[in-house]
Amino acid sequence: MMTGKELTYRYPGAVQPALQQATVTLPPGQITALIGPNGSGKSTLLRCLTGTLTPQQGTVWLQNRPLQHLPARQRAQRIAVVQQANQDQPLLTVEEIVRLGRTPFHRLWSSWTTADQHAVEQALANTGLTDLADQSYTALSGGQQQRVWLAMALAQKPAVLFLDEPTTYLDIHYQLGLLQTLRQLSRTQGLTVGLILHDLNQVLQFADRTYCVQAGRIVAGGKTVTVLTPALIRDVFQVEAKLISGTLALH
Ligand SMILES: Nc1ncnc2c1ncn2[C@@H]1O[C@H](COP(=O)(O)OP(=O)(O)OP(=O)(O)O)[C@@H](O)[C@H]1O
Repeated sequence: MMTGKELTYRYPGAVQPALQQATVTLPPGQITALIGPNGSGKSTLLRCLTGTLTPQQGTVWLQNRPLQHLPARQRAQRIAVVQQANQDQPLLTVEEIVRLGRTPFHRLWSSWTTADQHAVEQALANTGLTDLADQSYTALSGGQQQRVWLAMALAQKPAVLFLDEPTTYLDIHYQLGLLQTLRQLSRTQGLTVGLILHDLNQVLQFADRTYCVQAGRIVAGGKTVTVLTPALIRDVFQVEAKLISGTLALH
């Protein structure tokens, strides 16, 4: 379980906070989506929850401990983050990158264990990358590269997994595959998943809980079906929405 209580963050030199008094709960075994217009503060909230940014006010709690009290190593073991693609282009194979997910569990010179290897193989299998394990990363398509970063995060076997717009570079097959994988992992392993998604129908289909951020504030939060109403979508996105057979028709 991860919670953020009344988080306020202002970037250095900015007049207004990018995030104001945001309170969120991410339960284990569930997918929690952050939605909101461009520039509303979703990534800032995500960075506060991962510990990349330290809010000027408020506290992030991970399993009943304030995040800032957790030693860096424990933080690195428990929280994994998948950023949008186009990261560095490492001259490594797929498996070599996925193995890096085990780094937080190793001290200098400590040896590679069968548990490490098992975690890597499971992560490759969960992301459909087993057959590409020996390929060079630079030879992969953008969508395949995106899956490598997810596999690296999964190899870490984190308690909490954050993803910033994970479906951006994926075709529709892999978008659904990734969201199904996340749902399965959250259900079967009790993984806490937090993600930023722009596709509201995917939010409706896959997110158990949703928080909507507008101008740095949480304007709605809770079970997705109760949050994602036509009225909210109109207010926040200025888009008309109708729910037809469980799908949002947007216009
Ligand atoms: N590093 C930064 N320094 C200063 N201001 C920033 C920085 N990053 C973001 N901001 C500002 O903070 C506000 C919130 O940005 P944030 O990236 O959290 O929004 P977002 O909802 O994730 O947007 P998007 O959907 O476009 O990715 C914006 O006004 C943005 O300009």
